[in-house]
Amino acid sequence: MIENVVGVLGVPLGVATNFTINGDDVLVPMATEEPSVVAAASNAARIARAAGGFHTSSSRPIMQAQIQVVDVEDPEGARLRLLDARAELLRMADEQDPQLVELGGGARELSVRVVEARPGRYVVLHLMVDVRDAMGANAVNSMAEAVATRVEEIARGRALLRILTNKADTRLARANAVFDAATLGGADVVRDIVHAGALAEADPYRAATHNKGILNGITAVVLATGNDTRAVESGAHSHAVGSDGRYTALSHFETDADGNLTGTLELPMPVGLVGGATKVHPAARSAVRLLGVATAQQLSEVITAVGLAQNVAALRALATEGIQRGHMSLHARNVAVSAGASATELPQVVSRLVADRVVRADHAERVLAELRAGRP
Ligand SMILES: CC(C)(COP(=O)([O-])OP(=O)([O-])OC[C@H]1O[C@@H](n2cnc3c(N)ncnc32)[C@H](O)[C@@H]1OP(=O)([O-])[O-])[C@@H](O)C(=O)NCCC(=O)NCCSC(=O)C[C@@](C)(O)CC(=O)[O-]
Ligand SMILES: NC(=O)C1=CN([C@@H]2O[C@H](COP(=O)(O)OP(=O)(O)OC[C@H]3O[C@@H](n4cnc5c(N)ncnc54)[C@H](OP(=O)(O)O)[C@@H]3O)[C@@H](O)[C@H]2O)C=CC1
Repeated sequence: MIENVVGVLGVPLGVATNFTINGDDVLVPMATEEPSVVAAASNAARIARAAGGFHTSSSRPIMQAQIQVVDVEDPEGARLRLLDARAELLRMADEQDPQLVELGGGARELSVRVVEARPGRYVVLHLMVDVRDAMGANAVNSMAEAVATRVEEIARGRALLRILTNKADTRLARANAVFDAATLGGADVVRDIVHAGALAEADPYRAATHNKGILNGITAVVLATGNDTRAVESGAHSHAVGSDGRYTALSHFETDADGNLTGTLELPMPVGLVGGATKVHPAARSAVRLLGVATAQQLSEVITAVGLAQNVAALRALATEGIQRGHMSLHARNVAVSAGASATELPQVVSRLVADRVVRADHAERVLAELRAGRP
């Protein structure tokens, strides 16, 4: 799959439980090195399940490529000339990928922007392509390269970059769910989760951590299914910048008429079932089989539901007992192994760390020494 290979780095693959999505029960494969992520997703999915689970939707799988044109004398004039050539340019793009057109995809639309930059004004053409069940980077990049010469003729400039944008804001997935107030811990917990979400909306320092919590779930499913984690993460972070230029929360929390918590999440989700590593990696193929999804859109929606669940589990912990008890008790295994515990010593050392509520390397070493000295 890559170059100069010397080995394979194994990442644990877990299965999150309790997910009901659009009325169907789903087992979710998650690949991550971080303890408590799978448990947390399963935990919030359990709470959502009581009120019907997650509801999801998504836009069509439209990816965009950008063609940058430099040295244009009249950028505004070039913009209109390119828009006039819409039909010709879309036809040329489709001729590049007849198989995709046969599958029901292909070039759908174009837009042209004039971007003010330090050296001057660039004409930037966006080519929008329905990529069906692919992530679509290669498909749109090939189309962008195929039409670039004609674009520079029309714009009367020089085509430079011809590449997709990872700000995939024409390919959005959405999830929402109701979380029962009593199961969450009561009205105070709902109120405080809403406060937690509001701080993330208002403060970029908190938003970064809040969104990292969402991506704990999202990246794990993206990786498990052989998709491009960097593409999804850059899409998420670029989407988190509002029209005012401020970085904010990707999810939103409110209280419904019955006092329950409602959560919503919407973000770009450029994932595929074909292409990239998805069909090449045997574990990724098994992960997709386990999910039982038939289209890239369905996959994008499941991933978004997991992101919302992950977010709610973390906020609930933060708004109540704090993150450390649940997270550190599951992290205790790593601490015990780092301190040198063998497979047979591990269960006893972990139990002591959790019981003592001190999940630290020095304490693990002390517990291990006591165990080896025959002291309980
Ligand atoms: C850790 C829990 C789930 C414990 O939760 P708990 O309430 O102590 O455990 P429980 O035994 O009552 O279990 C509740 C459910 O959790 C699941 N569960 C519970 N334990 C396991 C396990 N061992 N293996 C598999 N699943 C487990 C399981 O689904 C179980 O229900 P069941 O299905 O059994 O009826 C809870 O404390 C929690 O959700 N904590 C949040 C942890 C978290 O968010 N971790 C992510 C890492 S921290 C981070 O990077 C993000 C952050 C926090 O910075 C983001 C932010 O700031 O917003
Ligand atoms: N900035 C970024 O994010 C970039 C990412 N990448 C990488 O690109 C890869 C993803 O590109 P992608 O274009 O998805 O992958 P591929 O080009 O590997 O696969 C997509 C191809 O699969 C074929 N195909 C078969 N069945 C279908 C179907 N049902 N729907 C759609 N296509 C189908 C089509 O080829 P055909 O028409 O020939 O049949 C399509 O072009 C990832 O590895 C990613 O890491 C690459 C460059 C930049």
